[in-house]
Formats: sequence, structure tokens, C-alpha cells
Amino acid sequence: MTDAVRTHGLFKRYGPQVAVAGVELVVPSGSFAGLVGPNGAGKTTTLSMITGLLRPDGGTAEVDGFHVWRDPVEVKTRIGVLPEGLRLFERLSGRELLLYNGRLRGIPKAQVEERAAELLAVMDLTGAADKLVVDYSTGMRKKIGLAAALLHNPSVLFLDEPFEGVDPVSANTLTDVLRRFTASGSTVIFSSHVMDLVERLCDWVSVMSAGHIVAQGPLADVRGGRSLNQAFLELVGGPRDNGEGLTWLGANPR
Ligand SMILES: Nc1ncnc2c1ncn2[C@@H]1O[C@H](COP(=O)(O)OP(=O)(O)OP(=O)(O)O)[C@@H](O)[C@H]1O
Repeated sequence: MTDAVRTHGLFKRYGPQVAVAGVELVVPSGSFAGLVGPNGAGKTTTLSMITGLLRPDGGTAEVDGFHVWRDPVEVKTRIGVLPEGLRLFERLSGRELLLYNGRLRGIPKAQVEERAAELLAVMDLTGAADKLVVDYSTGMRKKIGLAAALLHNPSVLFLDEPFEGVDPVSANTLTDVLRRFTASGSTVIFSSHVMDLVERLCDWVSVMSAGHIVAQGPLADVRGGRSLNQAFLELVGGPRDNGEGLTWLGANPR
């Protein structure tokens, strides 16, 4: 079966800073995949290049076997994206946002209305459906963003830190929806810093550090009998500073 995502030598530099240094990312179809790595490892830059939001300086990226930069329309019809720093049309209501997205995707009006109503209900947003997005909380924004990304029933869903700022109840709602999505054979790839969550949800993990993939495979293989957190610390080198220099901290004589 074709992998959902495959990159070869994906490379991006910002001036002198190499952000992504020849990434070979593989995610098999139907996976619930986690992309983890320390701050600045290159996760967002990698996901942005795979979803066609940022042009690579080198290498290739394929989604469902289609070349992201050569076949952009094929790829964009197949993917849903919840980017970091999600920008939404703030002056639309949640319902209008979904209807607008659906129409942009070319879905017939009646079908969009039906899907939007179902997604709003599943996300527990029916009561806020006619409220303007500008007045949504952080968690509500993530949920409406996810609903918009799912509306056209993508084959591969990319989520950049989808659980950040989301309360436990909403996080459960999001995970239920995503589990249902992957159970039907679709693929989810999400970046996160929360190892417990990745360990609980994912069956495939890619670990990035300093612009490279340093480990990748089924969750059990990457863990290698350790907790994912322990494996992660060993793979990325653990804390670089143990705080020995902070002798003044907590030494307040008052
Ligand atoms: N627009 C930009 N201009 C300059 N440097 C950038 C830009 N975007 C990212 N970088 C740099 O590229 C590197 C990778 O950043 P990226 O945001 O991809 O990492 P990340 O793994 O997503 O980090 P985090 O977990 O903190 O979100 C970092 O060193 C960052 O400073």
C-alpha cells in the first residue's frame, strides 16, 4: 500500500539557520502518527512543507503517492490541515465558517449543511454555532478548526499541536473524533510535546531533533520497552542545563 506521507531529503533553511536538514519522514496509511521533538526541532517547518504551505529548498514530499509541489491540487483535495497559529475568518459564525469552507471545497450546499450540523454537534459547538469566531475561546477555535479540516473527509489529516490550550473534556472530544477517523482507514499526523498523549493515541511515532528524524516506526519499536518520555529524552539528549547556575533562584532572604 502507498504510504500516506513520504519525504526524501526535505530541506529548509532560514538565512544561516538550517531548520530542516534532509528529513526522511514516513507515515503508513491508516496510522495515528505522532511527530515529536524539542522546541525548534523543525516539526512545524516540516509539516508546513508537506502541506504545501512552505516551499522547500530541497528534497521532495509525497502524500498518498502524489508529489506535493508537482501535483498540488491532487494533494490538497486529499489533505485536511489544522495549522499552528490557526487563522480563521473571525467575522463569520462557526456555522458560516464551515459552510464557507465546504463551498470552497466544492461540496454541494445540502451536503455541506448536513455535515456542518453533524460536526458542530460532535464538537459540542451547536450552542455556539451562530456566535462569531472572534468570540470563541482557544479550545472552541481548535474544535471549529478541526471541524473545518474534516468537512471534505480528507484521507490524511495534519494537525500542528491540536491539544494545546484545550481543556480535558474538549481534548476527549477531539481524540474521539480522531480515533473514529483513523479507525476507518484514514491517517492522522499530529505534532505534540505531550508524550503521554502521543503514547496513548499513536501507533506510529517519528522523533525529530535538530532538523533530522532520529527515530521512527511503530510506537512499541520507538519506545523499546521504555516509556516514550524516557525514549524521547535519550534520543534527543535530555536536558542540556540542570540549572546549576541559578544559585540566586529561591534564595530570597525576606
Ligand atoms: N520564519 C522563520 N524565520 C526564521 N527562522 C525560523 C522561522 N521559522 C522557524 N525558524 C527556525 O527554524 C527552526 C525550526 O523551527 P520550527 O518552528 O519548525 O520548530 P518546531 O519543532 O515546530 O518547534 P516548537 O516545538 O517550538 O513549535 C527553529 O530554529 C526556528 O527558530
